[in-house]
Amino acid sequence: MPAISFQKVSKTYRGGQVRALDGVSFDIAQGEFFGLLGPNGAGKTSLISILAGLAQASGGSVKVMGHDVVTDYAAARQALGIVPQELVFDPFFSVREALKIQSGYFGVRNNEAWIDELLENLGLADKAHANMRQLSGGMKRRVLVAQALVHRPPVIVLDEPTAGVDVELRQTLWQFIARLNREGHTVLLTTHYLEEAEALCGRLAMLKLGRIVALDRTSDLLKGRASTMLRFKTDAALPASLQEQARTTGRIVQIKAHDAAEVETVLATLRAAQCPIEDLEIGRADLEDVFLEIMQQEGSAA
Ligand SMILES: Nc1ncnc2c1ncn2[C@@H]1O[C@H](COP(=O)(O)OP(=O)(O)OP(=O)(O)O)[C@@H](O)[C@H]1O
Repeated sequence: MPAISFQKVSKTYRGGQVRALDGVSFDIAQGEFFGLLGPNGAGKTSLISILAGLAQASGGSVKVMGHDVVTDYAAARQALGIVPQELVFDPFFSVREALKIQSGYFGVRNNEAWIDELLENLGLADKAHANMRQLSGGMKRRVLVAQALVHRPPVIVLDEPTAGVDVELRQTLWQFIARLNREGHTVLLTTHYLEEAEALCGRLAMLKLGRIVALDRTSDLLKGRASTMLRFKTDAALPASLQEQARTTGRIVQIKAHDAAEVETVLATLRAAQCPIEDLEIGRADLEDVFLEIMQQEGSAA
């Protein structure tokens, strides 16, 4: 039985005018660390909302540990721990109280030992008695993670958990989530940080305009695409023939090359145009390169 199963899920808004999801089908196996990627508006939040039972699909079905999220909502919800994108919290309780209340909501009693472990592992131990409204944004986010995990759900869903989060919390969070994953919990992560996805996720799905445009093991996605990237800095304008294929961020230019001959061609073109370059590096394509390539291809195919 898969941990999560999406079957032909579709979602439209405004009476069918906006098609946010268009027949999305895939399974996530138990124990996977799975990443869901896509540009703004691809449909990630819609898919997670349907999974969480916060929105209804216009068609298709979703199961969590075999439980349909609509017809068997309570069991599906019990199997899920969802860390939401937005900071929603009750300002009247202390951190420990909030976690106890959440435990009660899931029918878990005598949960003190696990609550202590959550507080410890998320760097919240000294904030246990602080009132929620006194906490900084980063601390509130840690509490949201703890709340999502309070009933030890087999399936953990993290919806952009590191947006606007400092380096220390990211490391604390990923260490803890990676440990839970090693212990058998399934993790579904949506993120715009492709470095995190590359480092953490064993398998990835890429969504674009409500459709899955890539679904593979992370290592195979990286292997199967443009293998080499040329990176350098320049203050000059690039020759026209290179402009099309280059990705430019300020002075930094990245150009894809499939093999050594292509690397030579790019360098010869730069030399012929007398375009001065600095800090030349030749490296492997990373997930960001692969992501952009897939999104561009799918754009031109549509
Ligand atoms: N309540 C709504 N009413 C109308 N259109 C909506 C609504 N919610 C989402 N949409 C549209 O559905 C599409 C998918 O949106 P969704 O929020 O699921 O994408 P996303 O991948 O989560 O984007 P982001 O990365 O920006 O969070 C978009 O075109 C969006 O404008």
